[in-house]
Amino acid sequence: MAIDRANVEKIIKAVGGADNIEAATHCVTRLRFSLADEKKVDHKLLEQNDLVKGHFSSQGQFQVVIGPGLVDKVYDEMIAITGGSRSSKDDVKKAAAKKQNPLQQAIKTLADIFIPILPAIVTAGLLLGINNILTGPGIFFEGRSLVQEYPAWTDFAGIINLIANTAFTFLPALIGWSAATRFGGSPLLGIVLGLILVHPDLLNAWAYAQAAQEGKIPHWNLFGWQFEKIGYQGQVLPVLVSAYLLARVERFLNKKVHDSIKLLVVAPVALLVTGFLAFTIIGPVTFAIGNAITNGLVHVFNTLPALGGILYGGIYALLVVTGMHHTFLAVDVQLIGSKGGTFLWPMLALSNIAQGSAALAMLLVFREQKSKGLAVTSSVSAFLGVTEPAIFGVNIRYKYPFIFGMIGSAIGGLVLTINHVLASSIGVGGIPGFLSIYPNQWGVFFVGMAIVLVVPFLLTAVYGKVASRKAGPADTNNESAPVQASSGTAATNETAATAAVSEAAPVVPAGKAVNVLDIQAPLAGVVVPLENVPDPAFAERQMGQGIAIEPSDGKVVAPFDAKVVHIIKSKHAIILEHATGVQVLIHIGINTVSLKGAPFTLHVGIGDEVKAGQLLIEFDREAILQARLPVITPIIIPDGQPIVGRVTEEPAGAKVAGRDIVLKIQLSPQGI
Ligand SMILES: OC[C@H]1O[C@H](O[C@H]2O[C@H](CO)[C@@H](O)[C@H](O)[C@H]2O)[C@H](O)[C@@H](O)[C@@H]1O
Repeated sequence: MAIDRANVEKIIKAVGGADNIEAATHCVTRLRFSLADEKKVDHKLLEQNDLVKGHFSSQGQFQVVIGPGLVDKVYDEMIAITGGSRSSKDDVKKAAAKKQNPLQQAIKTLADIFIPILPAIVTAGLLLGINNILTGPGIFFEGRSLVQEYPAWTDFAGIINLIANTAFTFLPALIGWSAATRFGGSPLLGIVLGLILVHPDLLNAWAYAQAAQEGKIPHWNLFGWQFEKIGYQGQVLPVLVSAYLLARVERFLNKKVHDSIKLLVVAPVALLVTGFLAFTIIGPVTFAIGNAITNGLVHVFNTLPALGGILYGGIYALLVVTGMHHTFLAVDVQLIGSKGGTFLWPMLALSNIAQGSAALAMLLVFREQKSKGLAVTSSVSAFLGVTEPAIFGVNIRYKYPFIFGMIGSAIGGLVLTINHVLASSIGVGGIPGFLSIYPNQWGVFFVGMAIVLVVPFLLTAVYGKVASRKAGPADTNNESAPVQASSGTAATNETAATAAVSEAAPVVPAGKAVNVLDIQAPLAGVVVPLENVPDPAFAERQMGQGIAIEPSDGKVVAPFDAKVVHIIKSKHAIILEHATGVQVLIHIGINTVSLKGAPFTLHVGIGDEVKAGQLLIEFDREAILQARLPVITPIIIPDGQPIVGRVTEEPAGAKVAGRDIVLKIQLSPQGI
């Protein structure tokens, strides 16, 4: 397809002109810019541009979604017009990172460190919730717990408790692993460092206050220099700072020490230097700073609980939008470790529900079945603690559900903070969140839950109904949502009477033959809706319809007989073309472009004719995960293909492999 030069010129104008472009590159689907000033972007001009499927800013990069097959042409044209030089993805990344101020960089670093350990602490939280149910007095019996009533269950609860609190007890080891990796050091040394800080020979940090009261704090004596011999259980800062130092020392030594003696020198010296500094200076100083910060926060929330609740409860969803929310994990963890509970996390759980309930209310506002489906699926996800599908898929697009979600959550937050509700751990957000709340506070928490279920729902439904009535029946609110449907057989003709289709599908007279292209599973794994892909270009369907697969192994095979029309240089994405002309993009993982092809092995080349089931690409799943990138693989039918009609998707959660059909494309009669 030829590119309209005028449209490319408009893109350049819309991003603030050639002078505003510091560096530009492209991946398989989008132009990635580092712009001198993002405020100069003319969003309207971009939205009016036929070439542009979407645009957003992420981590200092401004991304314009064009779509596979076109983006390279648009990029070439852009370079020709601006006379600019071609940049690599790394150039753009570096330029973008430089634009983040130190606070943004610190926030991003904290999130990068805490996100990988989230599954372990959420699991711990869930198990602690079960323990709470077994041991909390007054849940099933007046003033007594289940294990008190049935003592035979005591050790059962005890074992669950032990399994559950391991992640918290050895938290510095988890943080050490993640932080050392993030700072470019060895993950293994990071773990060892974390374990050193919670060694059983040290006074447990949880016993510190009492030991201090009794004057029984043990001390190290280093040639007359005395310092406290304490562990850092539940503390975040000591291990974070120490891991930073460890990584710096290790990297320095790796550069300076000869290969032949590296094994003998690097790790021992790095650990010794860091260990000594951790016990003598870093630990005591950061322990004091951490405690001062948490005491300050606790003081603010004790003095002005209502304000704290309204603010944190209200803005939490905004934090999720900016991605800053994970930073607060560090605060939660510190509060749990040093105060025995966090007052922030309960508000997170309510904020999740509030956004879910606002999205659910859109079910009553939407007229299209597809959008209704999105309202339901995204709200279920939010009720279970993951809000991005609801926030980005529904609420922010219509703004008012998002705002009503925030209002409901602010009220819920207020109710929690004035009643000093605490979570004993970080658990599964949303409705299961109650499990992590101290059972004696469940009553208030349930009141908060009722508020965040009812208030955003009612406000959104009423406002939405009134607004859409005013807008008249023609207004569809620009709804667009996925089609959920079922699977079928191989790529051939099929009658609409036998095809299982979604309610949203256009009605085709029974018995009339229609052409359908069946797309088999190119990977073995579990089907995930695009909305759950952690990349707005896919999640918001800016590039096209499709599904994603969470792969269970590392093989990509042809989903139909096809010609390979494009393979991205870094080998993580491939475009196949069916004889009918339908093109399908398979994009292995998210942001895997940054791996520069390392974990991918190509078995085909551009121009090859391949048979359904033929191996196309192998990838090292572990290597991608270790690089902290998602392996979830979107299978996209890029927009702008006139031949593509209705697309039906295999429902989320289905396990697929081999000949299982994951997508069905109704071919439009004009295109055949
Ligand atoms: O911070 C602990 C919580 O982390 C997850 O939820 C948060 O991150 C999600 C992904 O970005 C986001 O969708 C959600 O709104 C946030 O609260 C996790 O899903 C929770 O279970 C966990 O408590």
